[in-house]
Amino acid sequence: KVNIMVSFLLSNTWLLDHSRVFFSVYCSSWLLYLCVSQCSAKNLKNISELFYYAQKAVLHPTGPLYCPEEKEMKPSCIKSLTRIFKVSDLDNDGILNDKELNFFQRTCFNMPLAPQALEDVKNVVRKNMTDGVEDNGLTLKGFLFLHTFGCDDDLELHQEYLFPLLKIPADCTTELNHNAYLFLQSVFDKHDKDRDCALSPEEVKDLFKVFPYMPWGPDVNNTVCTNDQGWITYQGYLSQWTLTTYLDVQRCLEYLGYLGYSIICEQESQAAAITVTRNKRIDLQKKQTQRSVFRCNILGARGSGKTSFLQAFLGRNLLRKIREDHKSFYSINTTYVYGQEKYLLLHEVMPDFDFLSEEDLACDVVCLVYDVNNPRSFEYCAKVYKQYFMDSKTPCMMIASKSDLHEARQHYSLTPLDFCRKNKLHPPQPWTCNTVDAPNKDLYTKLTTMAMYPHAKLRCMCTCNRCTFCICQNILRSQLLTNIKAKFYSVANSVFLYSNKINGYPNQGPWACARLVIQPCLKYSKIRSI
Ligand SMILES: Nc1ncnc2c1ncn2[C@@H]1O[C@H](COP(=O)(O)OP(=O)(O)OP(=O)(O)O)[C@@H](O)[C@H]1O
Repeated sequence: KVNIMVSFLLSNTWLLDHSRVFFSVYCSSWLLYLCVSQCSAKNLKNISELFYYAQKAVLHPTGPLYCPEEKEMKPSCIKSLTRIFKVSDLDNDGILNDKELNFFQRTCFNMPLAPQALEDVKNVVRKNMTDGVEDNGLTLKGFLFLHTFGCDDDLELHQEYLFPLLKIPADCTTELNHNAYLFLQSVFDKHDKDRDCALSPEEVKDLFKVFPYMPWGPDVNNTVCTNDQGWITYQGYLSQWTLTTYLDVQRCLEYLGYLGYSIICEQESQAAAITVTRNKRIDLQKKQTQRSVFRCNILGARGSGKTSFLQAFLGRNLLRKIREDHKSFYSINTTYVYGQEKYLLLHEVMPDFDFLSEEDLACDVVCLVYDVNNPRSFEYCAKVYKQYFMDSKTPCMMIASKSDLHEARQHYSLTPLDFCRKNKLHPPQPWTCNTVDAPNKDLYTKLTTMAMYPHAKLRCMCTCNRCTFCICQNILRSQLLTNIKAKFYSVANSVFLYSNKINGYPNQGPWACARLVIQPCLKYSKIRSI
């Protein structure tokens, strides 16, 4: 834009010699002119000045920043500089200390300031205003006095910066990588001023001050974990970022852009924060996955308990009511599968049977929820299963919700248990959130395990009490066996201690000692092997 203006100025400077009228009309229609200077190529009048101003117009355009008539910075410039100040203020104390000033300097000009130069800058501010320097650092006022970051001529962050190119092939998902979580952790620490591991409404507001709009609505508090006061916890905060990255990666890139991710982490763009996972079909072929976020869609008839199931994942029981306009159709939290931390994202699907979209059906595991107390609710699950999931590879789990209430006979040709047996599904899992404490989370771990290993038959979930597996499990869990195990341990332990004490079994561990104890027992009981 400025380049064009300069070329016009050059040509019109020539015109000036010939037509003053034309130039004055031209200039009055151009609001951002820098200077008007008479010059002549013929007489070499003011030629160096002309090039000086032309260069200045291109390199340091002041038009979008400063209003010469009012002699003050424009509001958009102040807003933009305030954002830069907040991004650079790494400890969020409202003052740019020497380290933060140098971070800013390095980001803008690729080199830090010498200690003396830093002092000179502060002295300039001190001389011009009283509250520009505090605790030997620059306040926002002082910074505004000095002034400029990734902005275009309109002082808006440009689209290429906010939305760097990121290719996501079909059947792949998007997750935040380790460095991105570290960055977000530092942003959280910066704004959790009272160090209570949760963000109060004021702290959330402060965190998003560098955004042009508030990205989180009240529904976020019903999507992720909160503390007793209803404030988003550290875990909840990371979960919300994980959710945004999974559902809308472009938005995540934009948000990271506002927070200055690429500048602070010295990355080419926010795209460096994202891991695009391997195609799901390859995961299925290889029977293993590197993914950390799994999606579970919850389907069920109206009133069957879907929302309660989502909320229970955040540790909330039936007592916690939510406002209809604050309701969220998602909830996300962490679970542990074989010692690995994974995110499980639950999505409540609207029960309108005829409008199930591809998105409603695409997930890693499906939950079909029916209300044990409502004789009409199982029919919906059976219908959905038969129409959409019977022939798909997506694992399904039947949830018998409100299991604390009386179990009504379902108006369907098969009982839920027989239906599951016939379709080789796990038996319906009884579940309720009508509890005194936080509802049980085992079911969510099972769902994550099914999502991670869709091909594996999770026999441990079988509760039929009839198959060999259930009988073995019952024996293993029986009180008698538990007592024998405990006795065995205490004997082994005391022998070990005793051997150490009298040095009777030199260099022998507790297991070796235990063998010495158990062998005679086995002989006597005629059991040859364990
Ligand atoms: N164990 C329970 N005992 C009694 N009432 C329950 C129990 N669990 C949930 N409810 C109640 O059942 C009602 C329906 O539950 P919920 O809103 O979770 O179902 P939903 O499937 O999400 O409904 P909708 O399809 O209308 O969104 C709620 O009023 C809830 O408080």
